Amino acid sequence: MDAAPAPNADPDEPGSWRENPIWRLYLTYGRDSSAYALLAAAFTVAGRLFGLLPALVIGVAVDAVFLRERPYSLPFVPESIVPAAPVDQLLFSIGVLLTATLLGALASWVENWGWSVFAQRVQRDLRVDAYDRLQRLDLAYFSGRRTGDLMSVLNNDVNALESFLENAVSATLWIVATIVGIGVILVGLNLPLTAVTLLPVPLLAAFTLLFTRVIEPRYLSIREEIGDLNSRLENNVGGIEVIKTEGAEAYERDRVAESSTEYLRATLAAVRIRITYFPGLNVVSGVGFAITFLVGGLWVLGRPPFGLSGTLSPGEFVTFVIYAQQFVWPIVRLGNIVDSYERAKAAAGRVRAVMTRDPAVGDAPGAEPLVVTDGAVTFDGVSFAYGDEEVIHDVSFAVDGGETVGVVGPTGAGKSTLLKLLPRLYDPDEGAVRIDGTDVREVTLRSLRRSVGYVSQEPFLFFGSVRDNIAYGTFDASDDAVEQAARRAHAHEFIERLPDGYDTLVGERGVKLSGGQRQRLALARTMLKDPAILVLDEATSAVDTETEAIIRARLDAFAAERTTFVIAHRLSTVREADRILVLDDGRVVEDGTHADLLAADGLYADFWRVQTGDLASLPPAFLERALDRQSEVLAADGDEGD
Ligand SMILES: Nc1ncnc2c1ncn2[C@@H]1O[C@H](COP(=O)(O)OP(=O)(O)OP(=O)(O)O)[C@@H](O)[C@H]1O
Repeated sequence: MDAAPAPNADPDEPGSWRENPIWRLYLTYGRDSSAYALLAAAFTVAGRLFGLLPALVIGVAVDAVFLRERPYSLPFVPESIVPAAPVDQLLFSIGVLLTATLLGALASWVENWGWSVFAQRVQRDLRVDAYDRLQRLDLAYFSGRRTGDLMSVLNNDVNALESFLENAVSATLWIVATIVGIGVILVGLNLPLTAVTLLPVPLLAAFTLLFTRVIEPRYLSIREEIGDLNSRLENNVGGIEVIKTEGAEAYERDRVAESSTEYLRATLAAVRIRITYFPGLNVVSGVGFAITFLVGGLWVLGRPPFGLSGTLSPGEFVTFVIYAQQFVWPIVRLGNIVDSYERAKAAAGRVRAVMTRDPAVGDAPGAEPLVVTDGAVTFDGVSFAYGDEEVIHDVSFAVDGGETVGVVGPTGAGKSTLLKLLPRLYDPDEGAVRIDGTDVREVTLRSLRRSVGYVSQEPFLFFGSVRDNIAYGTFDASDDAVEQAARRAHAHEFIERLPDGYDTLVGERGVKLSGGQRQRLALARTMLKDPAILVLDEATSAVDTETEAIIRARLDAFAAERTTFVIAHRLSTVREADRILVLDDGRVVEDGTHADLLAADGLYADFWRVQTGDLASLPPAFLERALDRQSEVLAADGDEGD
């Protein structure tokens, strides 16, 4: 099936009914599956009409067969096929009843099948589209949210729509067919008594409206609590190692209990209202039924109340009583629909909130693919803040194509953040990042990210084979190319020793790899991609110095062919770089070769002393500043925690 159209393809005026998340759902995702819905709708109405037939047939049979008060006549049934003898008429009635039952069962099968297929298809399309939109949102969106909460939107909220999609339209049609069908028959039989039967309807409608108002916020908070609970569970399963090493089981049990209790509270608050509503409906409609029974009964006995006149036969009365009772069901079902509508609206609203969010980082209108000619990189007056916290302040530098640039500085100085601006993982708030003179915001994201390889310190491996992980992003790579990339990243050697070589499963539930092995796979992945510009963000920090030396030797050849940025804490990693940028507190404070920077005797030279063990000659101010910085980082970490 084709991908569903974008949900906000047509701009709607806010606040209109089209903005309602449930309508949007039908308009956007229902379209592709509308054939199933139409078929199901036709059979819903047909099934209901078959279901209404028995009460009418029984009423006619009472009057014509048993009391012999009226001729045997049924709508749409030609009189010529109705037998004359009472016993034959009884058998005929039974034949009609059985036929109606069989056809009703058949219609119900088609109805349920059609609605189920419709609901499942809409859910699938919505989930895929919601996921696709979610993955295109900017990183800032993800870092501000908990994974469990997002999973809850894609799973629980989408699933919560299932019963609504399966039942809502079908139940509405069922109600309309019941009310219209019964209404037409009853009005045909006796108009005043029909009015009596309909007396409680306005009251029920008002009651239902009140219910809607009260329950809506409750359902919304249930959905939020599920999100919270999921986040907690997901976080704990992910952090199980820390929970164990810290002996925090009891603490976590209490936190899970707390989230579960909040969920329980939110659910019970809604349950209290729901379980009051349904019996309330039954009472009102039960009283209505009793009034119909009283008025009709007196009428059959020849004493119609309220100045009513005319006759009401016992058969008509039987039909009335049966229908009056059946009238309760549409109203109860209406309550059910309203209830499930409110629940679905809360869920659809959360899904829609994700889907209508503007990705802060996206393609500019008319963006062209990036063509890297030289690989020159310029940062021009760049400032960037995470929220309100500016971490890069007015940074400018220019790097020639093919240069290898080391980026060093104390922890939290902004090294990673600075270079994440290059593949547009974030966009600067001020200034511009340019490749060969073109602002990276003016080219397509796809081409930019193909041209910039970014290897992070903690690479993520997907569940799959080693080969799949290396070829991730270069999905059409040949086995030879994968192996060659692995050799260049000094990964081939350890991959060969894995139980199934390149076919060994890694990632979640796969063979566990060490941090250094994971880093080498990530390097191989980027080498296979062969980007014009390379960013290595502490990419070899987890391997031992000996292995790093081997990787470096191979990397040097690779780096020589492209512009390369190497972020490193170990200064030996960047010592040979063409140039080294020293970052401190979001600013470039030194810039030069290793020899230049040692001669300048600034921050870099101090770092060098630390790493060569020459602590005695460190200026006392260095340690004081280092301590200050550490406490700032600790304070920032503390703010981020729960
Ligand atoms: N996703 C984020 N949201 C908010 N603040 C962040 C985020 N990532 C980093 N920061 C903050 O931005 C500042 C710079 O962080 P960054 O990771 O760029 O520094 P770094 O120099 O690469 O540090 P390290 O050497 O420890 O990796 C730090 O104060 C950090 O707390």
